[in-house]
Amino acid sequence: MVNVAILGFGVVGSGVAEVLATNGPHIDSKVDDLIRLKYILDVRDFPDSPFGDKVIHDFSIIENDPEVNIVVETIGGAKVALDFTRRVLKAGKSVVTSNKELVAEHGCELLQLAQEHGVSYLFEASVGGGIPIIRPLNQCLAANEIEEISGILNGTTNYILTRMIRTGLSFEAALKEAQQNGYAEQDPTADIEGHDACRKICILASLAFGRHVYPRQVPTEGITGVTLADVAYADSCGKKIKLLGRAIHREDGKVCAFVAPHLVDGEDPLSGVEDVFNAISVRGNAIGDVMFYGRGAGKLPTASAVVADVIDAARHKDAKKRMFWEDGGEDVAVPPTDLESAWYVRTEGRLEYVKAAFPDCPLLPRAGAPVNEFAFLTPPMTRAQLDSKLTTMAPCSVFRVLD
Ligand SMILES: NC(=O)C1=CN([C@@H]2O[C@H](COP(=O)(O)OP(=O)(O)OC[C@H]3O[C@@H](n4cnc5c(N)ncnc54)[C@H](OP(=O)(O)O)[C@@H]3O)[C@@H](O)[C@H]2O)C=CC1
Ligand SMILES: N[C@@H](CC=O)C(=O)O
Repeated sequence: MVNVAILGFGVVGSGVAEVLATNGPHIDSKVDDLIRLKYILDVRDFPDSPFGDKVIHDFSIIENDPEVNIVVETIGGAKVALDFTRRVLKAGKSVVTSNKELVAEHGCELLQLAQEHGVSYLFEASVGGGIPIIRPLNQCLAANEIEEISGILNGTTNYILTRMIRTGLSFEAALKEAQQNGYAEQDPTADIEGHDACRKICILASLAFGRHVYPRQVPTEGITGVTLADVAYADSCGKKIKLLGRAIHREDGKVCAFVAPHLVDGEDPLSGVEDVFNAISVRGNAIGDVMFYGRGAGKLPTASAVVADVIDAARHKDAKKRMFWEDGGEDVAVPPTDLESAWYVRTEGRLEYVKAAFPDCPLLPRAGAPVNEFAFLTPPMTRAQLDSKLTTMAPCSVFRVLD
């Protein structure tokens, strides 16, 4: 018998209980053992839930119960979840989590702690919701030197952008829908300001390049600056606006990582990734490009990835799963200062200044645009080179164009 406890009975935690119950016999057959949910820890009671009788409020019951083998942490954040995770690992129990903030901030320490105590720390659901990406990166692509990872890593913002583009819905209304669907973080600022995507690219970069990349080292811009005008200009040149997390392994060994809105060409598979779906593209030196696609948030898709880790931890009860990266240090990550790209610029000002600075850039059309508003795409250049040409203008939006 494998006994499981869930910490945090919210969107994901309740999904985990549901999947364990609904697919119980199938899951047991995968492990060749019985997986049973023994406890659910939450601050509230859930009298109307079919799992209500499993709810407890004292963490030490789980910590001290020798029958509990696997603990699912779905509380979120890096405070109480960090304390509980450390204590569970020290008690010799494996931990499975969807908590990207915790992995991105403390993954190196927690993986080491798991190793010291002979247990597993698994976090497939921390990136891309239900999409398998952590295990493929750690196992299936292990033969490759990874050169670049880039992708749509946040379901909430992709949902908002899709709703704005497809139906002209306002940013606020689209965010409200995402919250009602259970996609958004408790504080949705983390989604719309790009912090959630930042945490995810940090996890992927740490795993792919072997050294911990911390969120504070990664320049991050969210989607609050994206307007319906930008959406219309992008559409006029056959592109879509997508929030991308990118991590590029440089020849000097450093990782150029950043999160920012990009214009993506209509021919690029990323442009067709809509609603809550995420897509992550990985370039390896043997495999070339490979892409992972699926639902990036939501109760059951995320629970699917969590329960897969529970199965994996149960299968490896006596031969622990190993995932590992070293501490990164302060110089592991660099900003995209040297990274050349074409740029989308929307600016207010005088036409002659635009023409003087960007003589070869045709203006993009938009119905109803103010007479002093101009938008265009530049040739490839660095951000510093672009800024030196924008000094006579008042740019409203500046986004990279994905090559
Ligand atoms: N929602 C999603 O689609 C996805 C979420 N994630 C991640 O999974 C984690 C959980 O997310 P989600 O389920 O959406 O969050 P929720 O806020 O829905 O769930 C968290 C639960 O934990 C409870 N809780 C808070 N503090 C404690 C505590 N001290 N002890 C026990 N329980 C506590 C909360 O109670 P209360 O509500 O009363 O505060 C709530 O029931 C987060 O790290 C999130 O980033 C990852 C992938 C997808
Ligand atoms: N808030 C996150 C949830 C999944 O990680 C998102 O929208 O992607």
